[in-house]
Amino acid sequence: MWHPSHQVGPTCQPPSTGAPPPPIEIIQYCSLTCGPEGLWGPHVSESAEDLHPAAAAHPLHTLSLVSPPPRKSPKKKKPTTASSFLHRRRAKMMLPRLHLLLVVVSALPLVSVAAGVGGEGFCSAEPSASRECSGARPPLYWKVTNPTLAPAHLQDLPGFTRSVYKRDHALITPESHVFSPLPDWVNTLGAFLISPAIGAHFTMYLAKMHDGSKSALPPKGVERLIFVLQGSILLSEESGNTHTLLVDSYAYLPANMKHSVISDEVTTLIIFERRYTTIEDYHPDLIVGSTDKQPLLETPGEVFELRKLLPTSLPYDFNIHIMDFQPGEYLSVKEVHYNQHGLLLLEGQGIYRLGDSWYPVQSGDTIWMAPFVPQWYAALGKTKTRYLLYKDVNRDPLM
Ligand SMILES: NC(=O)N[C@H](N)C(=O)O
Repeated sequence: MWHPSHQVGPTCQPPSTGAPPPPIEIIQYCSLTCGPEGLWGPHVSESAEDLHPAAAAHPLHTLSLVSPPPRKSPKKKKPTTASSFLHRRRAKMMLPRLHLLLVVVSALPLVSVAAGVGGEGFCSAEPSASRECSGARPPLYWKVTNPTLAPAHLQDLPGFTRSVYKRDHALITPESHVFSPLPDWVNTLGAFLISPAIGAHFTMYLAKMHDGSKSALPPKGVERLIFVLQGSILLSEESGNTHTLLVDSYAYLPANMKHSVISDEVTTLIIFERRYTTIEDYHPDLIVGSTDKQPLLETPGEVFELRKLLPTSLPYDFNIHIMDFQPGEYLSVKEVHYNQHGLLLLEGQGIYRLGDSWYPVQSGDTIWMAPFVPQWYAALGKTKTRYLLYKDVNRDPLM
């Protein structure tokens, strides 16, 4: 692949022509190194028809064709004829175009790498191979004028994270996850993404299980909801009843209900727990279900699709909403409410507004929203957004 570094460096020179060539010829020599056939022609080509078929098929590489052929012995000056005058004039007019082309080729090498245009044997090597061509490093400060902006690269930037922690909200992105053994669980690693330490009244954590992993019970008086993100689990009740839960299925365990979860494959769970707020005479039941079995609910004034994983009745003091947005859809209400949220983006990309901040978000991201934080979402990816949302419900805020 042609590389800007080809334009510099003393070793990017023709082996036998003696005097250093002008820059335009340096590119030609580099092209020679990169291409098996010396694709340039002996003259400037204005149309693809004049070119070697392989070059015509790869317009970027035809740029190397603009160089003149290797110099032979100095030519005698021919007397000016009408046609030679026109020819030279045409050549002069070409020069600015050549410069323009060179600027373009300087700006596009990485694009052409990404597009794979050089995949047929010439100029298709990685930049490291280009050193063979130039034997030189990129020009000093090259990164300043060619900064790395691709999101994939930003993740590798030392110290870079999209995670944010503020008084009334937090964005926790996957590169920030820290796993450690979950207390009393067997062979299970957990990453607490939200906990009372942040200001929430619930916990939200990832649990990674594998062959031989086993759960522990939550503290006394604490209810639990388990949602399977990857793999599968076997849930056993005290009575001996068992339930196999696959991806997209879930179980709600009322406080103090004895149970165990085991796994015999690589499994990731997202788990919500909170201290149950009792109301006299109401007792929640064990619930086992899957998202796709839950009916779509009315969302007056909104366009997103809504499912709820738990019954909306009084025994349940929280619910988990599954919200789907098609690309371009957004919340119509710029919400501010007393409820708190723990959100996991399951699919898609978009912009989440939290307070005065606007965050690009994508699947795998977790958001904590404190009560009353202004919140709004727009789905902007090419595919639908689905997120899972903890929301405390059915209790008077004075309780
Ligand atoms: N941020 C949200 O998506 N909020 C939900 N619409 C909700 O509070 O129900």
